[in-house]
Amino acid sequence: MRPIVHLPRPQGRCRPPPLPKFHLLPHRLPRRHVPRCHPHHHESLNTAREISNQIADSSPVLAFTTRTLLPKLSATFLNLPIVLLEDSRSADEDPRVVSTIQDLISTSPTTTQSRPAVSQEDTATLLYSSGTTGKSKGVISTHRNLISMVQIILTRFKLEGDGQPETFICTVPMFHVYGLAAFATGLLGSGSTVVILSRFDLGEMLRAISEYGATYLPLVPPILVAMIGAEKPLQLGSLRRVLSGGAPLSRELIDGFREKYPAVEILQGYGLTESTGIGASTDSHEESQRYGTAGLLSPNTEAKIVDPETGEPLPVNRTGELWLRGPYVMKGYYKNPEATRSTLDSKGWLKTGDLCYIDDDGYLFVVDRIKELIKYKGYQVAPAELEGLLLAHPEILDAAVIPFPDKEVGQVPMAYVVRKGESELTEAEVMEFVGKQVAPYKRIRRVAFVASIPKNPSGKILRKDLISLATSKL
Ligand SMILES: Nc1ncnc2c1ncn2[C@@H]1O[C@H](COP(=O)(O)OP(=O)(O)OP(=O)(O)O)[C@@H](O)[C@H]1O
Repeated sequence: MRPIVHLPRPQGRCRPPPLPKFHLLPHRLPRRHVPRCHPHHHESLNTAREISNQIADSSPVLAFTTRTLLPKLSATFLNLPIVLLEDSRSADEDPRVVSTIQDLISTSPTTTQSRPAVSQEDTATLLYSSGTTGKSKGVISTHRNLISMVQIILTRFKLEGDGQPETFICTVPMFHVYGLAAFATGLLGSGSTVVILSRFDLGEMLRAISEYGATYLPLVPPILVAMIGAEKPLQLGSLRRVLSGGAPLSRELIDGFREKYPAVEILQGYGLTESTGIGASTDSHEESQRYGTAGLLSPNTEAKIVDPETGEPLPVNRTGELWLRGPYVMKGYYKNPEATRSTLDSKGWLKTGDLCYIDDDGYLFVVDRIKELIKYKGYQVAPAELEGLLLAHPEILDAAVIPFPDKEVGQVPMAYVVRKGESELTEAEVMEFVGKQVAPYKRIRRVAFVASIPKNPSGKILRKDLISLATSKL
C-alpha cells in the first residue's frame, strides 16, 4: 500500500516544506492506483466579489473553505452552510460553519441512505470561464464530458519517462479547467505522484522540484517567461518535461526556453473551459518538433476551420475560427441560453473564438483570439504575434500588446514592456526592433514601460486592465 503524505501547513508565506509525515490510510485500490499527494496549503485567487457573483449565479447548497479564506465568503450569504477544511472548530467560529473535514472523515456513512442516481448527462462541474474577453459565465460540464477528458489524459499524457513513473508538480489552480482536468481528476485517476503548490512562486517551485525529484511540470506561459528571464539558468534537477497551456505560447518563447534549458522537453496543450480541457496537444518529442504547434487533436475530436464571417469551412493551412466537436464539449452556459446558442451550433460544434489554422499533417496552430485582434485601417493585427517578437528582445522581460484607439486608422498596436534589470531601452528602440520584422500595418506605434504585466491564473494577459490604463490618460 502506498502512503498518502500530509505535510504540515506552512505558516504565512510559502516556505520549503518540512520532511513529510507519513500517514498510512487503508485503501482498497491496487497499489499503482493510489495517488501520492504532497499538498501545500491552498489559496483561492478569486476575490470576494468574484466569489459572491458566482454564489449568486449558481446558488450552492454547501461551501468548503479554510479558516483563512472564510472572510472571502461574504456575510450576505447568511444561510450558506460551510464545511471548514480544518481539523477542528474553534469556539468563536463563524455561525455558518456546520462541520469540519476532519469530522466528516471520521463519521461513518449511513448505510440506509441510498445514493442518488447520476446519469452521464447530469452536471458534474460548473466552472466559471475567466471572463477575459467578456462577462464570466458558468460552464456546465457533464459527467460524460469529464469522464472523456480523464480518458484523454490517461491515454495521451506520458505518465512514464524512461520506464520510471513521472512525478508531477501542480502550479495551476484547480478551479480552472487546466488544474481540474489534469490534477483534480486525470492524474489523480492515473495514480501518479503529484506535488501541489498552493500558488506559483518561483523559489517554492524550484525547491519542490528538487525536494521531490519532480520530472514533469505542467505550467502556464508566465511561468516560462519567469524561467527564461532568470539571469542564470535555474537548477531544474531531474525535470524532464514542461507542458504549457492556457494561453498562447510564442515560437520565440519556445526558442528561449530550449536555449536555456536544452535538457527539458517543452510540450503544449490547447483547450478551453468549454471543452472541459484539452482539445489538442503535443505529447511526444516528435510532435513537439513541429515548430510552434499547439499539437494534434485529442482522441474522439473533430475540428474544422471556418470563415468567421460566413461560417464556411476553409481548407488546410487557411486561417479562420476553430470549431471543435467531441464528447467533452460542454452542455452549455448556466442560465444563459443566449450565450449557449451563439457558442454551440445545432450540430454540436463548439465555436472556440480562436483564430487558428491546421496544416497538412493535422497540426493545430493558434494565431490569437478573434476578440483580441487589433484592427488597424481594417487590417487585423494579432497581439500574440507582436508579444512573441518583443519577448525575443534580449532586454525585454515581459510584454503585452493592446489596441489603442486612433481617430484616423481605428486602432494602433500599443506595447506595454517590462525591461530587464538595468536596461535603458527606449520607446523608439522598441518600435524599431519590431518594425524591422513586420509589415507596416503591424508596427507598434506606442510604447509604455511598466514593472509587470497583469495576468490571470491561467496565464492570460488582462488586456482589459491595460486598455483602461492606457485610455484613462486620454
Ligand atoms: N496552447 C494555447 N495556445 C494559445 N491559446 C490558448 C492555449 N490554451 C488555451 N488558450 C486560450 O485560452 C482560451 C480558453 O480560456 P479559458 O476557457 O480558460 O477562459 P476564458 O476563455 O479566458 O474566459 P472568457 O471566454 O470569458 O474570456 C482559448 O480559447 C485560447 O484562446
